[in-house]
Amino acid sequence: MYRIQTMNKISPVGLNRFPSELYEVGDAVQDPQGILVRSAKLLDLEFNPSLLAIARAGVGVNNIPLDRCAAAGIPVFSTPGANANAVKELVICAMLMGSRDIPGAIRWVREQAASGVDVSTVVEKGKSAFIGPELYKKTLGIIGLGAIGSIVANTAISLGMDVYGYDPFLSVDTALRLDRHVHVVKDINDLYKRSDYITMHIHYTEKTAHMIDADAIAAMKRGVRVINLARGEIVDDEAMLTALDTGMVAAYITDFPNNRLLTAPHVIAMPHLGASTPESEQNCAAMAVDTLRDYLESGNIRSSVNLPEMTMDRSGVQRLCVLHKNVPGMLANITSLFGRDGVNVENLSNKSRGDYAYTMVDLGSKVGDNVIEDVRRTANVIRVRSLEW
Ligand SMILES: NC(=O)C1=CN([C@@H]2O[C@H](COP(=O)(O)OP(=O)(O)OC[C@H]3O[C@@H](n4cnc5c(N)ncnc54)[C@H](O)[C@@H]3O)[C@@H](O)[C@H]2O)C=CC1
Ligand SMILES: O=C(O)C(=O)COP(=O)(O)O
Repeated sequence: MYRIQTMNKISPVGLNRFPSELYEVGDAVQDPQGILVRSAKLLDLEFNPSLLAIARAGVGVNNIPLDRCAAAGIPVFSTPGANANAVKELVICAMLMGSRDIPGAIRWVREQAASGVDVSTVVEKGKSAFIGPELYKKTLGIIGLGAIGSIVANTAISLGMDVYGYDPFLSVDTALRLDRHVHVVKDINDLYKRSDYITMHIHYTEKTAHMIDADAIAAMKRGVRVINLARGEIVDDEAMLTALDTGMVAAYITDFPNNRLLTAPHVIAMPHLGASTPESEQNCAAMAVDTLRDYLESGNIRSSVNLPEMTMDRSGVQRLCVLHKNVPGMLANITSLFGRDGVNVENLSNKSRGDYAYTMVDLGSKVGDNVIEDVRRTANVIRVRSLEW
């Protein structure tokens, strides 16, 4: 039985993909081999020795200690693209809310009724306070043209917006998916100076922390509306509050509220709702469970954010999965141990990613436990698993 601990509420559409005869799943599971998580913070998590993998049902992995996991031989999986449509739809909503102060307008209507006024008699006079621009023919700047940014770009084009995108690491796949009318710029200032709306769709890392700071805002068009459904830490809150105060930024629409931000009137804050649709929760959960199972049952590493990707069809009778440091000679050191036991290698794959590498070896006959122990004791080997079929 594999033990899987859920650290957040995970859609049953995903959880039902664990065969009950093979998996024990739940939030109270002890000493798990697999963890399923959404946004719960695991940065200080102490790994129990049996922990083999962590699957994030979602894409932002700033809540998981990726380097520490890699060093301990724990792959971290994410679910690329699985919640992109949900976020895209909320970005369009955010632009509309920020343009016409829809939350303020709704609040005002309710306040009228609550104060005893007949609402129907005041709407025509009161509505002028909520006039705001249309999206049509306005310019949208998108920072990060990955799974979310690229579909936000295409949808904005279909709404009649002029779209500028900035992504220094744009993948060929994404570039091919982009509407040909999207202007991809090499200098982010080209985007800042033109955009009426700016939305960011990048991961939060040390490099993107406070990317939207006072200098970035100073390069923007006065009255810009900024949308942040990526991560709060990407924006310097103090710089944003100053810019809201001076009118440099007309509205800041964020999925990452804090009490300080909520002191400003032109902040529209949501409780991290970007991926909260049944469709997205189901997609993410299904993908996370599938990748976790594939690793636990077959050793395949797919959609990993910290260790090399590797899949191999099953062959032979036994598979050894060896996570090790990316240093010369490892493959020879490992395979020589099988030769010594007269065991034939049916298939083998080896890939590296940064400081770490992964070797999977399918063997024609079963090796003795002493051989597995020798592999485990080989210098620079981090973790060895043996799977049999
Ligand atoms: N509010 C919510 O509920 C959700 C928020 N997110 C956030 O959105 C982020 C992006 O998600 P995806 O689009 O799925 O990821 P992705 O990996 O498909 O796209 C990220 C893109 O950012 C680009 N990039 C990296 N550094 C950059 C930089 N300095 N400037 C411009 N572009 C840069 C990459 O090349 C890549 O194309 C996630 O990391 C997460 O923080 C994602 C899903 C839901
Ligand atoms: O996938 C992401 O990065 C998200 O921000 C979604 O987070 P959630 O799964 O809704 O806690």
